[in-house]
Amino acid sequence: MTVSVGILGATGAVGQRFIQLLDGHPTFEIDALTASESSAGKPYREAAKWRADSPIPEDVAETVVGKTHPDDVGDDIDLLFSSLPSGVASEVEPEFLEAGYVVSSNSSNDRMAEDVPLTIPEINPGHLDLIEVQRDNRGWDGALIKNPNCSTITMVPTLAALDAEFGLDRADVTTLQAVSGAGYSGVTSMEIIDNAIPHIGGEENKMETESRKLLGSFDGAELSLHGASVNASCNRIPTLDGHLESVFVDLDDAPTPDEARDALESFPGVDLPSAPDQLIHVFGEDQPDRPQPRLDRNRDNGMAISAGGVQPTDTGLKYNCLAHNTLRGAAGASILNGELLLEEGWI
Ligand SMILES: NC(=O)C1=CN([C@@H]2O[C@H](COP(=O)(O)OP(=O)(O)OC[C@H]3O[C@@H](n4cnc5c(N)ncnc54)[C@H](OP(=O)(O)O)[C@@H]3O)[C@@H](O)[C@H]2O)C=CC1
Ligand SMILES: N[C@@H](CC(=O)OP(=O)(O)O)C(=O)O
Repeated sequence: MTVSVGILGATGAVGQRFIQLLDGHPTFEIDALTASESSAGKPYREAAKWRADSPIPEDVAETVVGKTHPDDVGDDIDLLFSSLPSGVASEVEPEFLEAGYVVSSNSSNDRMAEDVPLTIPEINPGHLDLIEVQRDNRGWDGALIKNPNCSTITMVPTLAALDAEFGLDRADVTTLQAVSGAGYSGVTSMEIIDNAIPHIGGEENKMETESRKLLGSFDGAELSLHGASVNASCNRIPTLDGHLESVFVDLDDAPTPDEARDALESFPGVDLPSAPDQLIHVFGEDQPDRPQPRLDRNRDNGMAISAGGVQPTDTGLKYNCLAHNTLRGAAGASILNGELLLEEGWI
């Protein structure tokens, strides 16, 4: 079986990750690429400043980039991945949804909308049924599904695993985020070398709200946010890829570090082509200096979460977690959601 897919914003940093990850995908075949007006009409190899660490797949290199408009994409596309700037996506995505396309989007607009599934397949696949509510509300033939922010997706699987076993009351997190999260031109070398920047616009609010939606419950009609309080402090550091986060959680039942490690490591994965066999890997007391971005971000094709430094506190636990921000945190997350849409019969 082949599913025909397109990428909106295909020339960008995340768009290039989509192309890398979809090369050789067992089901998804790239049949449309779009970008801004300045790229439209050019072969991809000319339109994109390719910066990924593998060559452009040959068939993609010669594909002509289209305008980001339904008329330029073609009716035979089954699924669109979107990696547009959020301001552009908020205007353009509805045009595709009205035209009947199913869009798995990485852009931050509409993530917190009440009728838009914000999904990590291992965590809240049932939220996909919000698509019915969305179609009733908006009259769209298509469907919009979002993946969360890259810092949020790094932490939430660990919170879900601990919540399931011990009950989560509160999470406080401090992030050390890689420069690729800001895009190629987002942070200049003069700003970030020999430095750390204790502010990433909008990021803390995204972590605090998206986490509660992902962990929330859906009763078939309405989604309720999880009751835990989540507080984030977000920082940019001079790593290239991989967000490292220090998390402090208050739990109803205080586990021992061994019990916590077991809960994290045994949290179930999903049987989808891009999913890791084991979602969360935990370093033990014998490796207290892991996870580290350079050493651990590529585990399981950049789709696994690593954790370590699990220790008890007065009210629960503290630990570190890490994920690859443009793989598990961006393009890989949207592709996994696309695989879930296929498995659940939405495409
Ligand atoms: N970088 C990261 O780690 C992460 C990024 N994201 C999100 O993913 C999205 C994309 O990020 P990133 O790839 O870094 O951004 P880039 O700036 O690298 O790429 C943006 C893409 O959108 C296209 N584009 C820009 N303006 C328009 C327009 N007016 N109409 C149509 N297409 C347009 C660009 O085309 P052209 O080349 O022609 O200009 C390009 O393909 C953003 O919403 C970002 O917040 C999410 C998680 C992580
Ligand atoms: N803000 C994130 C990356 C990003 O683009 O996030 P979002 O998908 O929420 O816009 C970072 O800088 O690391």
